[in-house]
Amino acid sequence: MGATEPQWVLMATGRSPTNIAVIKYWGKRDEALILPVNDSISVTLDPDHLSATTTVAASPSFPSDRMWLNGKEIALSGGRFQSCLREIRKRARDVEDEKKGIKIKKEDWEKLHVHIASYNNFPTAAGLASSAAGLACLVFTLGKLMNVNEDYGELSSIARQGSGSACRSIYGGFVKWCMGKNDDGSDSMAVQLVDESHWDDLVIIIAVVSSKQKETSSTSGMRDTVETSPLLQYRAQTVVPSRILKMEDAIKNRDFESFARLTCADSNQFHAVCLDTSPPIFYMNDTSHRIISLVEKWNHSEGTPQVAYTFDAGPNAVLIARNRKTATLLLQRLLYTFPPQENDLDSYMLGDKSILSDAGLQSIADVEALPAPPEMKAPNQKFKGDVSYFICSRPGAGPKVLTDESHALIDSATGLAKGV
Ligand SMILES: Nc1ncnc2c1ncn2[C@@H]1O[C@H](COP(=O)(O)OP(=O)(O)OP(=O)(O)O)[C@@H](O)[C@H]1O
Ligand SMILES: C[C@@](O)(CCOP(=O)(O)OP(=O)(O)O)CC(=O)O
Repeated sequence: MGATEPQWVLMATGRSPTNIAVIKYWGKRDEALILPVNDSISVTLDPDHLSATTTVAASPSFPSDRMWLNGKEIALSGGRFQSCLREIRKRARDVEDEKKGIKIKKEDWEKLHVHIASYNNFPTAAGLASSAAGLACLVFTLGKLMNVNEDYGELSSIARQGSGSACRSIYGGFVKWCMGKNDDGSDSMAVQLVDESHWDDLVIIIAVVSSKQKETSSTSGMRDTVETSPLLQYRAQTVVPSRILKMEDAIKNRDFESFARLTCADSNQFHAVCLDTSPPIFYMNDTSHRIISLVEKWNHSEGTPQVAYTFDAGPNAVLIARNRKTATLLLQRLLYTFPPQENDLDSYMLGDKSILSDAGLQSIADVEALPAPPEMKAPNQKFKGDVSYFICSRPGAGPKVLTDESHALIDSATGLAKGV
């Protein structure tokens, strides 16, 4: 690789899903390495609905590392991005592209700079775990470009250093992040429990709740909780270890009743440790509480859980229905209580829109004609505009390489992000 050789651009493009925890990660025992105080379990969401797509390019003509997110250049100087780049570069191997006449030796990767362009097919920094999809995608795609050994445990451990929850987005289906014991973090990585086909009846509906207030970031919120909440010790040492075992059993046996009870209890305990933090952290709002109450009343009236709810560091509700039929009944209840502000159903339901017709909801008139759910006590209040929109999804697959060049977000001729 000399200065006289023609300049080339070598690229790889990948797509990674986001994930939602059903047993939450909250609290670090090491801030720099991102080592958690307990194990956690998540379900990966279908990348067609929520995912990051990232193109990484290397060229001897790039004078520095650069990154564009959703078409805007962002700084790569942050410690987390730098940790991921460093750890992947360390593991880079020889790459040869005979067609393009490119030969990169293992040791050349230390000198080659990269350009990264990423795009999220859902809102960034809106409490929908864009950082999990984004950082997993960055690590996965850099690994492909640099021909890193396909050890998913190791990739997950590197993604963890970008954002803790990102380590779980390296796999599809249900995933467990094992907290590990080692001080250097070498055993803190995610493993796949079952793939996305194991429990494919599940339907996931996300209610994106309108929120004007600025939330406390997960990173600073969990730092404050570790420093001030006595309840967190009890949660991490006593409650979560036994819950993890029960959750693993529930997932393996597709035991929805147990799965739903554990998921709801863990979400509620996570928000309880937030409240136990000084000063207290409030992530849920009145709409979140109304959704919990709607689900609890319905589950109670049926005698057995139909739907599980879980909330991350924000007011959005993630609702997991046991099957499609249940999901349609859930949707009728949600749209009855939270009708759209605008007279447009199409933009009120994103992702798998076919759930609307399955629920018999083709138009606003159908929503207006919905009867009050029988378990609701009169007078039935409606809260138009309190939910911004819904996303209907399902358990999905892990990261993959996109080989079709049309998906690339970097122009191979200029080496810059397309459309900027
Ligand atoms: N596709 C991406 N590629 C690389 N980094 C990303 C990507 N998407 C998001 N990020 C990083 O994650 C940050 C947003 O993370 P933040 O935790 O604020 O929001 P979130 O992950 O969407 O929500 P939450 O963590 O509350 O669920 C961005 O500022 C950026 O640094
Ligand atoms: C509530 C959570 O979503 C917290 C996620 O925290 P992050 O992974 O965003 O935090 P950092 O490791 O500091 O980047 C629960 C979870 O995903 O398990």
